[in-house]
Amino acid sequence: MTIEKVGVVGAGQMGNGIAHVSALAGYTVMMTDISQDALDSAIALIDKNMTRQVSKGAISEDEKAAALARIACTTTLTDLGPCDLIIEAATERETVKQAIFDELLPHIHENTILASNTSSISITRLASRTDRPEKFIGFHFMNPVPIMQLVELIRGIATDDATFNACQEVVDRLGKTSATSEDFPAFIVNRILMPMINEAVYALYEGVGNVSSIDTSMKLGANHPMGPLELADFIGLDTCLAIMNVLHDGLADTKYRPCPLLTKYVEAGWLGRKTKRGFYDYRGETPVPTR
Ligand SMILES: CC(=O)CC(=O)SCCNC(=O)CCNC(=O)[C@H](O)C(C)(C)COP(=O)(O)OP(=O)(O)OC[C@H]1O[C@@H](n2cnc3c(N)ncnc32)[C@H](O)[C@@H]1OP(=O)(O)O
Ligand SMILES: NC(=O)C1=CN([C@@H]2O[C@H](COP(=O)(O)OP(=O)(O)OC[C@H]3O[C@@H](n4cnc5c(N)ncnc54)[C@H](OP(=O)(O)O)[C@@H]3O)[C@@H](O)[C@H]2O)C=CC1
Repeated sequence: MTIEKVGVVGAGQMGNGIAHVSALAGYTVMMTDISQDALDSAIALIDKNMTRQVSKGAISEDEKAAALARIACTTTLTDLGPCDLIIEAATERETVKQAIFDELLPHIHENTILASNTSSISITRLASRTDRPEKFIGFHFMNPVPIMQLVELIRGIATDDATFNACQEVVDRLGKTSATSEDFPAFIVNRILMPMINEAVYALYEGVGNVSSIDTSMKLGANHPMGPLELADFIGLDTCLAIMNVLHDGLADTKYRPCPLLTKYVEAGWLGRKTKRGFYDYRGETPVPTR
């Protein structure tokens, strides 16, 4: 099937990036969120990120203008009805995602492919609640979407070849590279990355190091572009905790126990960059460690 219209559900940090790269690749994009403010902020951020690409010569002014013109926004989920591929990128909570697919189903055409950008939740389980498990897939972008090369493609138990191949073509057209993961908790990237981040929080919790020493150690000692606590703030501590809970529940192994300090930050509403406070405080000119 040919994909021309892409729907994006959720206009947070991932949704805006998915809309950005899809529009630049020539797709018509309809982005939805429950919040008009989130949609307005997403469009402003896409504009800013594309302007940066223009200033670096990566795209032209005309390409930017054409891409922005291809993105429409709506707070009415069912406006995504005519889309060929719908990528859900809402909050990492299974009930939220299920409710979105439940509401969408009566309004989409029979060939529409449903995809979730979930970081960890079972694709097979999300798919099983829909009328089209064979046309359901995990389409997992990395953050920041315009920069990161990888998309993980996750087949649920019923995902058919036509769906997988159509999504592989989308990945190619976006100029990205796919890696295929089997459908097990948190797939490949987060199965490996998130326990490392959780361990960094344990190192902080147990006083092995403070925020600066832990991040400096991993940046300069392991050549990571960001320290694990800086990266956790960048991803969102709510998302990190949600992924650890999926690993812990799904694999029933205490090695995935979320660090109580991570839980405490989330309970405080200190979710990282998006709330301006996490392991660093972002309210001033430069980030200041909170421990
Ligand atoms: C949780 C999940 O489910 C899965 C995940 O996504 S896990 C997270 C995966 N992501 C990572 O691990 C990111 C690790 N960090 C990095 O790679 C780098 O720190 C970074 C690319 C984010 C920033 O790199 P940097 O060298 O520190 O900064 P900077 O030089 O300003 O930026 C590098 C490029 O990224 C762009 N960039 C930075 N932040 C950006 C953002 N939020 N959105 C879009 N573009 C961004 C910059 O414009 C710049 O572009 P060019 O290469 O075209 O010049
Ligand atoms: N952050 C990351 O690094 C990565 C995240 N992901 C995954 O992408 C998804 C989104 O994450 P991210 O962008 O970081 O999260 P954000 O919190 O930045 O954005 C989520 C957005 O979804 C909105 N939303 C919540 N419920 C609904 C709904 N019913 N309908 C439409 N929109 C809704 C939220 O609105 P409101 O704020 O009003 O609740 C918010 O604007 C998650 O599944 C996450 O696991 C995947 C790769 C990397």
